[in-house]
Amino acid sequence: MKDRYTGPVLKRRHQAEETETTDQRLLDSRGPTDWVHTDPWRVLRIQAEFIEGFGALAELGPAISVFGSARTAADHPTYALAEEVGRKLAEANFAVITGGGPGSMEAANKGASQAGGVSVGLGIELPFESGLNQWVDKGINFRYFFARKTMFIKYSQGYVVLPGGVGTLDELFEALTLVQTVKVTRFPIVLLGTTYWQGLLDWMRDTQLAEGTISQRDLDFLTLTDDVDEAVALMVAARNGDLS
Ligand SMILES: C/C(=C\CNc1ncnc2c1ncn2[C@@H]1O[C@H](COP(=O)(O)O)[C@@H](O)[C@H]1O)CO
Repeated sequence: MKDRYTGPVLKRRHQAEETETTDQRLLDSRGPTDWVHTDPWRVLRIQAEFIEGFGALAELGPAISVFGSARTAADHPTYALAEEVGRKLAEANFAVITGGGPGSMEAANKGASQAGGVSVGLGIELPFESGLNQWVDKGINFRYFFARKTMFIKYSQGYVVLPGGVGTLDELFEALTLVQTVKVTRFPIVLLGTTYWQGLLDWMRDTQLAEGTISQRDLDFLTLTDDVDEAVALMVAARNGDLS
């Protein structure tokens, strides 16, 4: 049997038994359609997601990502705190990036948008879809978490992390890992809400640090405060190149 090429891929012997060509599949609308669900096709969709994200955010300017619970109710004090963060970051001329969802994300977008700032939402397609919140002025909906997470890191100069659940912890620890491994530099991470976060930091110090699985330097990358002005000042200092 003759060599068969599908683009750069060579197939011989029993690997080459398939006779249908890619252009036949493209042009023959009556052919099977399950090939569009294969991994090579998925890679193109992933690639497209990166291209869309890079294209939409390239001109964003200095930005801070704000994370926090999707479940924060509008009458909860944390909602007001998130709104204040969004507003004060916008007043300091930062674009505000959130996950585009409800709760604390919505509040931060609201604060930024109402202050006349750039309010960005990087949404994620979920089975229990809630869509981009109404205060997102520039939004992208992602299918893949990892593509979306790249956008948060690439287009932010720092993270403000409000009380949150598993999703928030994922975002926090991804950033901490990237800072710890020097994949990103001059990247402040602020935990806002001392009562909520103190227990986590105590565990990291008393268990992780004590067992030697982290170093004091790793803990020092995190700033814990209740003061929104302090959080914003840290972001401004980093933008000015003064992060100690
Ligand atoms: C739970 C509900 C809706 C979820 N919708 C979300 N939309 C966008 N981003 C989300 C959503 N849920 C989680 N995220 C991401 O994780 C973080 C919050 O997760 P947590 O587990 O609530 O801490 C957040 O920063 C997002 O990036 C219906 O209420």
